[in-house]
Amino acid sequence: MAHPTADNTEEELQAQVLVWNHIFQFISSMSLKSAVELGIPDVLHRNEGRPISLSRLASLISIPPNRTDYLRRLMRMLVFTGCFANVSKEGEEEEYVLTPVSRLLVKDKDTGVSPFLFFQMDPDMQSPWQSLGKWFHSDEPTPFAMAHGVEIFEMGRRSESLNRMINQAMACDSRLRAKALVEQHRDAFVGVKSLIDVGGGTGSLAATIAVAFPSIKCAVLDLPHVVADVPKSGVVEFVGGDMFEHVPPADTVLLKMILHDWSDENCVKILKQCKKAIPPREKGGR
Ligand SMILES: C[S@@+](CC[C@H](N)C(=O)[O-])C[C@H]1O[C@@H](n2cnc3c(N)ncnc32)[C@H](O)[C@@H]1O
Repeated sequence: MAHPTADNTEEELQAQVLVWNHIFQFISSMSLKSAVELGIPDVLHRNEGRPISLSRLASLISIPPNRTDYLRRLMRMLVFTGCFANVSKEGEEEEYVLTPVSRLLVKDKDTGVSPFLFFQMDPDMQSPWQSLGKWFHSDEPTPFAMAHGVEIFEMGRRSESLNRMINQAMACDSRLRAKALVEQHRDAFVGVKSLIDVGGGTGSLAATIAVAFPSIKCAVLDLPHVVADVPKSGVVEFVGGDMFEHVPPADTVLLKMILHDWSDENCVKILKQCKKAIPPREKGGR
């Protein structure tokens, strides 16, 4: 057997570093989840941009003194990954401020994305990843179905808490994007008279469009259990139904974060229904 040369020993050591990076990547997302659970972005936000020292932070989030050093380690990890900034001078106690990343995780902000983080990090969402390898040899349609016995939207229908978690996660993602869409891409809506947001969840994207463009008649199609409890503001019409069976008529169909959930064959079926929803264009129309 050939002995490793100095060159390929170095290569193997570098490869081991990369393997470890892959193995421990979950620490980054789990640390972020812990920080949001502990309310760290909220506490820093309330200090209006002024830095907060480690010991003050520990007391504000009620961490006992014997855990303060672990909080320092958690924060060091999160500073390293860009979630917070340590603005202390060398040799002084750490002092933290928000960064653009953690600003998005302040809970009471309109554009906050913490519901999306809690949804993706929930054990029910994480467990399918544990069986990804086994799934390749199984007959199950998806790793989610393999882990839970049903697909995600059916599980949402059966579990009120999962349904709420999915809907809140989607709504917070849409709020942020909707704001950018109506502020920066107004031209996309020129000539639009009616719009149906297919799989539009609890309607935060459609509502933002309806408010920004009052002349557009906006509707949302989603599963009956999703639209059932949405408070009706009158700005958007909600239709409970199945996009594989029927999409209500509109001159514009919106599909945001829908097709990635389905196989190519199912995407073709959804798009067929969307096509049927759009009335034939008049001669000389757009
Ligand atoms: C990934 S979420 C996207 C939600 C929303 N479009 C957004 O971007 O925030 C997928 C949505 O499709 C809906 N959905 C799943 N199956 C559906 C079906 N057969 N008919 C209508 N909506 C469906 C889900 O309830 C969910 O609201």
